[in-house]
Amino acid sequence: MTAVLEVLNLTKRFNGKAAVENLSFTLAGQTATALIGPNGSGKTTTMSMLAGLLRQTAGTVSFGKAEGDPRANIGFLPQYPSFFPWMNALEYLEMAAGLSGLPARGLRLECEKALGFVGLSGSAGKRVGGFSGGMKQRLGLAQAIIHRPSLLLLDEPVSALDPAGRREVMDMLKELGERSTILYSTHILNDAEEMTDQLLFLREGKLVEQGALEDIREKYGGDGYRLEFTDRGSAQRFAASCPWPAAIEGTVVRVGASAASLESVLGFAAGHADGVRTVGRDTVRLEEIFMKVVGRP
Ligand SMILES: Nc1ncnc2c1ncn2[C@@H]1O[C@H](COP(=O)(O)OP(=O)(O)OP(=O)(O)O)[C@@H](O)[C@H]1O
Repeated sequence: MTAVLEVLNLTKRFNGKAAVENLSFTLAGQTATALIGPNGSGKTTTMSMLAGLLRQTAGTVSFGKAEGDPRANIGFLPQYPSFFPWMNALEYLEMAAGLSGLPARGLRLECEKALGFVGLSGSAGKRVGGFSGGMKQRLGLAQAIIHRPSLLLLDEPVSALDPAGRREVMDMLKELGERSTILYSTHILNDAEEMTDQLLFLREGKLVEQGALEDIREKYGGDGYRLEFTDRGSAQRFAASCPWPAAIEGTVVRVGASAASLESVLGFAAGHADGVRTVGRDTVRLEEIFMKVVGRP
């Protein structure tokens, strides 16, 4: 698949101190990549360099086959989008669309469509100064997509939203992902788990792990089986007698998938049915992987 974005040894130092160091990765067309890392790990600095808002100290960023100014093909949502509070949402979006080079003809209709897409149709005529954080985030997303860019760079697109708002915006992003390449940073690991072809883990400005979620899961524990018991004693008896390496957490016993087949685990659990409440697949959660890779959530 053709690369939409190639980053090579990207580095940014502030007063001699590296905020981002030797970052290299590629975004293939129409894929979603999650950039994850703790506070201060360099996510915003990276996004700002890719969007052309911050000049790198070293390294290169190239945009596939894009002709002309690559920024015309980029939609960028900053972590804290800023607005003119006295404008209404439609006025703001028309201004953003004009700055993106959209022709005046048909502009209003395009803006109304974009406001509809982000769920702000009913607020098009309202002043942005009165918007909640979530509404501002949606308006920021509308300005990022108004010119139908092929590459979307979204810095923490859902962090200001409540769970219902996050759900809606994640669904919007999935829909956008059908026609655009998306790179988004997030702290919310459930979201990264839900929409990602590639994960990039940043720690202290360095890329410490990258790859597809399935490959990373495999590397950091893989899938397995999770058996829940009615009490700790039953869990301990099962773990002590089962023929595979098993980890106990309270009333839960986990068995690695590489150690056993589902049939053998079910068969053994049936024979040692004392206190078994549930048996199921155990998928290592991204949060656990994150803890292993970067050390803290
Ligand atoms: N303009 C600046 N001047 C000096 N240092 C900066 C500047 N911008 C960022 N930094 C430093 O660079 C490092 C990375 O910051 P950055 O904002 O990119 O991290 P982040 O991963 O986006 O954090 P968060 O999750 O809190 O938004 C931090 O140590 C930060 O203090």
